[in-house]
Amino acid sequence: MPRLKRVDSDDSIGAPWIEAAPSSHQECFSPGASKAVLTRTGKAQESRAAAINRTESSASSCVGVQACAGGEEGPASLEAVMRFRGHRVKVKSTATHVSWKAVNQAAGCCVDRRKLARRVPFDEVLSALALNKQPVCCYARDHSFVIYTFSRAGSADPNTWRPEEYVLTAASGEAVREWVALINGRLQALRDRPRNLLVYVNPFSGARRARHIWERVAAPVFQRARVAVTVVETAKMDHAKEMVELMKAEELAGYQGVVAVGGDGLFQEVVAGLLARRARGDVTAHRIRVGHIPAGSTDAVAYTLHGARCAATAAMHIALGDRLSLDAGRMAAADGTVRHFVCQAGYGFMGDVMRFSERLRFMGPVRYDVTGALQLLRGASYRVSLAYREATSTTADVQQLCTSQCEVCRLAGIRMEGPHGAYHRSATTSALLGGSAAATAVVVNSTGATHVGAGGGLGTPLGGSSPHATSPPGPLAASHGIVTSASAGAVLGTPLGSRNASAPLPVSSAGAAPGGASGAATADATPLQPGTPVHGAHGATAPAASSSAAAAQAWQAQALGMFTSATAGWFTPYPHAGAAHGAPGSSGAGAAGPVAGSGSTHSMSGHGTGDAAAGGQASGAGHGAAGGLALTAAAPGAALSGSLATDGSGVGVGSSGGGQGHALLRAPSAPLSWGHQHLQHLAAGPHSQDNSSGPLHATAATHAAPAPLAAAVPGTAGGGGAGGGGFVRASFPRSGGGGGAGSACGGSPRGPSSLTGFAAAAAAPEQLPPPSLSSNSVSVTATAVAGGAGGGGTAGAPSGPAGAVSQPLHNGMPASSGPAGNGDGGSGGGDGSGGLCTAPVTDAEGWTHVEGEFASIMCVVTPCRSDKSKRGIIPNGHLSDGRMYLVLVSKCAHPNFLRFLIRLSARGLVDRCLPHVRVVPITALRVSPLPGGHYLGGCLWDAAAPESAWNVDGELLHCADVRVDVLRGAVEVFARGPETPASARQHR
Ligand SMILES: Nc1ncnc2c1ncn2[C@@H]1O[C@H](COP(=O)(O)OP(=O)(O)OP(=O)(O)O)[C@@H](O)[C@H]1O
Repeated sequence: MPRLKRVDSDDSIGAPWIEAAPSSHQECFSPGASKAVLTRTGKAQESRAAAINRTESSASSCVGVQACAGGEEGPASLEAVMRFRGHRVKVKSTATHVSWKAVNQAAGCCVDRRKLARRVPFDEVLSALALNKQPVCCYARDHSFVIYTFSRAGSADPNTWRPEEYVLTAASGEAVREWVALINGRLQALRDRPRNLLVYVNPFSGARRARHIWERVAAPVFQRARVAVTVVETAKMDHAKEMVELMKAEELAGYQGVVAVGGDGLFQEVVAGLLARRARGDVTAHRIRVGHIPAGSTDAVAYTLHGARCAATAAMHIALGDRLSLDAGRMAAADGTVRHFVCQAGYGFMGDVMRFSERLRFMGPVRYDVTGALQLLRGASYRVSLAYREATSTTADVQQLCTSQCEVCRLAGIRMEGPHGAYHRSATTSALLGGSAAATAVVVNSTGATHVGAGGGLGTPLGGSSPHATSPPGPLAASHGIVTSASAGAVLGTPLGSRNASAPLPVSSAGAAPGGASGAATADATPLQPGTPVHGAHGATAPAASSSAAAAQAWQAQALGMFTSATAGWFTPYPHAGAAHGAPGSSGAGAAGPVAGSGSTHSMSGHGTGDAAAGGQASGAGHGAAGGLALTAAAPGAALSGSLATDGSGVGVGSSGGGQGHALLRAPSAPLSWGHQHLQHLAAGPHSQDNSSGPLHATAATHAAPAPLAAAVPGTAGGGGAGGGGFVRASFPRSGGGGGAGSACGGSPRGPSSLTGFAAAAAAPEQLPPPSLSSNSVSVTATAVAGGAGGGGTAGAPSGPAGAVSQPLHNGMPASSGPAGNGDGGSGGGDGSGGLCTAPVTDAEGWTHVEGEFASIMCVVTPCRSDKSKRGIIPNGHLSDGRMYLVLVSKCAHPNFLRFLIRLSARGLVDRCLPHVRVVPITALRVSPLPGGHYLGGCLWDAAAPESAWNVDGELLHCADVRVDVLRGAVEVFARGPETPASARQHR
């Protein structure tokens, strides 16, 4: 049976040392909570007071109290001289805060006056209380009162709050009463403060310390804030949900909020109960806020909401009445089960971890680590059919700031004009001032930067023109030559830009044939020098084939060291998709490679994506695909150049010998359906020749001697087999790409970064605009993917005559064309894992359909922070923007899945942060399991379950066939969002 304990506001604990202030607020604020805790505190304080008594003899000496005109709640401002920690301080109260600092003569030379100064906003005060004549703490004397508030742990961790008690000693009992009445009167005006809460405690959460945490940590906070609580211990699974759902409306209306003391599962139960009420039209449920006091195993909800996994902090957020809207995901399974989540739902790895860890509950929270390691070894992947609706690119909804001090919002130029300056505080502040609950939101960035969460859209804040945009060659003009490889899978690249003329040309090889075979080059080791005329070869027939192959191999060996194209084997291709890649545009294995030396360019495509984590870490990846590029016999000394315009278009210009070529990467003005495209990249073969116009094009025009994308040199004809192409990566500076930069780098995911030859202009840091906020915003690095020779016609069936070729972005880019550099060194070039899913198809209703084999599928509706991912799975995810993020991790080898986990844990995910990871903003998702899948050791933990299960915010859902929708602003929570050190400083 549940234990239900009602603690009403008149249930005074009668602590002997506390004398309730004889003010008009006495009854309303009479304390009611854990007597044991207070008693212990009192004893400690008494002993400390006794110690101080020995050293301090003088009592307070107060001078006059000055009051300014005020209304019913007492004077608007008060001033008085009191004693604080034994020193005389001047105390002032204004409409928004109370503050004090040492009076001049009070502090001696050895006293740090700064330590005596405090400024406490009323919306951070729990309460004020007159103290008994008997001192209860070291500084208490006659006529003392205490202000209960908190302090931040420090600028390094502003989100962890410590309870604070400031004891001030006034001149008289009258002055104490006046001050206590004034402070408590101000607090009463805060409309968002809860007065009555329903609390659920799950005694089985985490390490079974929920009851202890409630009694020792949380309850005292509510007692100090004078919040009445009704406590219920849950007795079974879904107990809290049922109670919330079935409670009488009048009873529920008596509460301002429901608090879950436990893990994410308990919080989710409360949310589910409220949403169930709302679904049947109960309006009471709309105004009930939900709080989470972390006492579970993961506590991602509390971590996400407050930026700290700290019960005292969470309790104070609740007691202070913080308010925030939160999106929720709704997962409806085919078997009729419905679950809600506010962090993430995961299938595959996450589901397997949860499924098995449930059997290890006795281990406590460490069970997740153990199970995670086992599942990593198991390396399972599952075949599924996916359909999702991409989130449209919307502009920021400034009414929907996701958090109070969201760094992303701040960078996007969205801020709140509040009484404490131009930043958003909790709604309580404005309520305090008598205004509406929401402060005024303003967009201060005239560049039109969008709110990240709502923005989406490729190329979001492209910003203004870069100096490089219109300076075509500039420092990039001198580029060098090109090369080719005749070996299957080998691709050569020439860096654009400022590479040293004698620098070796990096070569990459990432060709991977279906089934995992890589088109590895096998040549000798003579580095190819810039300008060396090399002909693209076509199978083994081209005259230059062998030499170019040798050269290619040499470069490959040099550039990639041990990571030959076999590295691509890390990324196990998925056969059925691999086949799909090679097909379009291929003209038969080995038969239709680009005509060696003909200079024809078959296709090029590219697009830019970029990402930057909040906080200014810019990263991004741009991609250009050159499918089946013809290799040109670049004349010695051929010059190539490239640039990428900042208006969203990029232009690569190359010239070689007497001819010239250029490639245009053009970003659309309209928002891109980028997630779709990414999947198309994932799926499309490197040489698919679908020339349908897409939102993003790359055009390559060549004359005489083409130099597509200024540096891209394709692989050439190879033997049979489709699959990954090689990669030539051209790097562009972000910001919509100032000067084009050229680089050619290895396709190995672990290709040394030094292989990337950035143009000097591209690297100029001062040219970089503010960091992008979106995970899909701006080009940072462009990758030219040469449709590799890797066989299977990928060597580029000539798709047209030499000359201009226009092709949608997604074509010609192998699925494996991986995210080249992402600005943070996140990944290398292609991974050869192409073909892990089918080509996405979008139906008339806007659903995009994909089939594939994935190691992990996640739906992340908020950033989802936790101990395991402190920045959040999706650091830029917002709390209430009506979208969630679909994270797809393709089937991959163990080391690459480990890389994914490390990335997730260390920095969070952005699209293409790793070659096998896609992040797509969506609003709805359907997942159906398909037969197939791979894992070691059979289905290790549940032989009867060939499919994975869903881990829905820490709760298992065994039916894999689900539909997920986002419920925008589904719940109101007691939170203000994590603070940044900067915003925390503004509080002080
Ligand atoms: N008295 C109870 N006995 C057994 N199970 C309970 C009881 N009360 C709640 N539960 C269930 O326990 C499950 C786990 O609870 P909770 O989420 O609070 O802890 P956790 O799983 O350890 O933490 P986390 O979800 O953060 O990993 C929930 O599904 C909840 O419904």
